[in-house]
Amino acid sequence: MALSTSSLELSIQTRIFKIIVIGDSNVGKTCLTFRFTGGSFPDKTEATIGVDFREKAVEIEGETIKVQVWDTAGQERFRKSMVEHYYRNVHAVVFVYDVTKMASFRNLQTWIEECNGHRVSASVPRVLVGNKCDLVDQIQVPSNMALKFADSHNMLLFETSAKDPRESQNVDSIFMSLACRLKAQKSLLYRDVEREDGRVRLTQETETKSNCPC
Ligand SMILES: Nc1nc2c(ncn2[C@@H]2O[C@H](COP(=O)(O)OP(=O)(O)OP(=O)(O)O)[C@@H](O)[C@H]2O)c(=O)[nH]1
Ligand SMILES: [Mg+2]
Repeated sequence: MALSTSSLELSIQTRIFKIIVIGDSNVGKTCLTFRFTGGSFPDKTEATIGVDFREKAVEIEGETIKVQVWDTAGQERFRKSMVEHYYRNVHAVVFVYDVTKMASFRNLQTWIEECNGHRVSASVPRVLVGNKCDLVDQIQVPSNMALKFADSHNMLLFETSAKDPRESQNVDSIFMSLACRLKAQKSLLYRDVEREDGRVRLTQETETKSNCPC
């Protein structure tokens, strides 16, 4: 199929940010990604097998960026064949725990070790999300404990609920803050498309400044 130069340039210039969502089974990874990409809370979910991809186009400072969310499986048997794929060329990582389940918070250390074990660079932004805050009378993980943990791992903490519609902006801001940081980072910007011997050559550029509102 013949592509015109302009449509080719357009597709090359749309950047895709791969963001993976990691954490214990049942913490709400699928519901959080669904809330961000689909704007609602799913009536029913089943344990994720392998990975589910969800995409959302967002506009940041006039640039349209595709946020590609990898909703990973928390259960070992459903993820073990996929783990390498999760971490390959990842741009950002969202670690999720359930505020009503202390074990899911304690297990974060293991998830972080798995991530580090896959040579994810320290420059890849990571955030921590405590989900199910709507279950106010069941909270087991105090905010100050989570904040301390997040600080010690150089992560921002979001406490939120995929279920509560009043929290939907907060859920969006998890992914938007990462997209803004990624946009501001160097090296992901392919600006110049040059033709050489009929082939397209991409020139990787470095951008250091951003006026991102996030
Ligand atoms: N009350 C409440 N329940 C939630 C929330 N988010 C998810 N749940 C419920 O928690 C259960 C698990 O949600 P999922 O999103 O499927 O969990 P998961 O982390 O994707 O699980 P795996 O795919 O097995 O790794 C479901 O019954 C959801 O309805 C929330 O913010 N509040
Ligand atoms: Mg899931």
